Amino acid sequence: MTDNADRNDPDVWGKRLPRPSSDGHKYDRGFVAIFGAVELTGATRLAAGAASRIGAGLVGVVARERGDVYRASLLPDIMVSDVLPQKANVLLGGPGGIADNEKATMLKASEMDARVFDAGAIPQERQFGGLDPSCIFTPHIGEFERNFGALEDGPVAGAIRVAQQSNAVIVLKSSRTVIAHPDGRSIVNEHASPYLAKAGTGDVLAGMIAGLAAQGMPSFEASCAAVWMHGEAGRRIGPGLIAGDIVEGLPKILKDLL
Ligand SMILES: NC(=O)C1=CN([C@@H]2O[C@H](COP(=O)(O)OP(=O)(O)OC[C@H]3O[C@@H](n4cnc5c(N)ncnc54)[C@H](OP(=O)(O)O)[C@@H]3O)[C@@H](O)[C@H]2O)[C@@H](O)CC1
Ligand SMILES: Nc1ncnc2c1ncn2[C@@H]1O[C@H](COP(=O)(O)OP(=O)(O)O)[C@@H](O)[C@H]1O
Repeated sequence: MTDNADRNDPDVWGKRLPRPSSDGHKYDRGFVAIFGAVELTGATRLAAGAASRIGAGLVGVVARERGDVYRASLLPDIMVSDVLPQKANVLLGGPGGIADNEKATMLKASEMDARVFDAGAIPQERQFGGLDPSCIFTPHIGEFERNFGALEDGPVAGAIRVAQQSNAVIVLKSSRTVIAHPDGRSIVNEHASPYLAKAGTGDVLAGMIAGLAAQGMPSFEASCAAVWMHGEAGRRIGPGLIAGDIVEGLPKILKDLL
């Protein structure tokens, strides 16, 4: 198969963007729980800020260590705990690193509405049992090839291949990000900016996807929407962009889309 995926565009997902109901409360907008990294705490902070800004009703960081660091440095709306919050409906792990037992928890948590596996949390082939199309992997090319072998078939076919093997949505990140569904659908995103090539922007994207999924958006559409909005932020900010700017830019982008 070659590069014949559809283009990412708000037509693909715009109607499914979450809108809070007039009489709803925060739990109606979903609860993202993020496994907090022990060393690279900045990655977790970026992901948490993105999940919150994109509209999840609650965001919690599970910090098995460094709880006080997180309490002092996270945005004040984000909660810190040492166990998984019972009401979480979406799990995100990987930004900044993840412990083996936390990854094992993610692999088993089929009761979640979605699970976002980023960076070191991305499952290897032997761990694919028990996944379903609500699961999302977010590798960059290096992580993809390290986990799943060389992309000899090209990024679109490669992403579809691993989506079908794993039964999860694959977001293969690069200047042309591919989003692939296990049913064979695929979308290529060219709505981006080279200024996104900057530490932490992938952590922000993972938080954005988790935050949209927590609000009830299906994983494939949540991934497409987050990738497009991430690219839109990159275009609006341009030179001087740092990862946190994407998070700060989300309210305006959301307002323009809704
Ligand atoms: N503030 C924080 O706390 C931050 C924390 N972070 C956290 O750091 C952790 C490690 O993440 P990581 O991606 O930096 O490292 P790693 O997994 O070793 O892969 C890098 C190697 O892969 C290759 N490569 C090939 N294609 C590539 C591509 N498209 N994009 C990138 N790389 C590509 C490339 O090899 P090359 O092609 O140069 O030979 C390169 O040497 C992770 O948990 C993350 O969340 C960061 O987000 C930063 C901010
Ligand atoms: N040249 C580029 N043009 C457009 N987008 C890019 C470019 N380089 C990287 N990106 C985007 O930036 C993000 C980088 O993510 P990642 O490599 O995981 O970084 P980090 O681990 O530092 O957070 C991805 O969303 C990727 O698609």
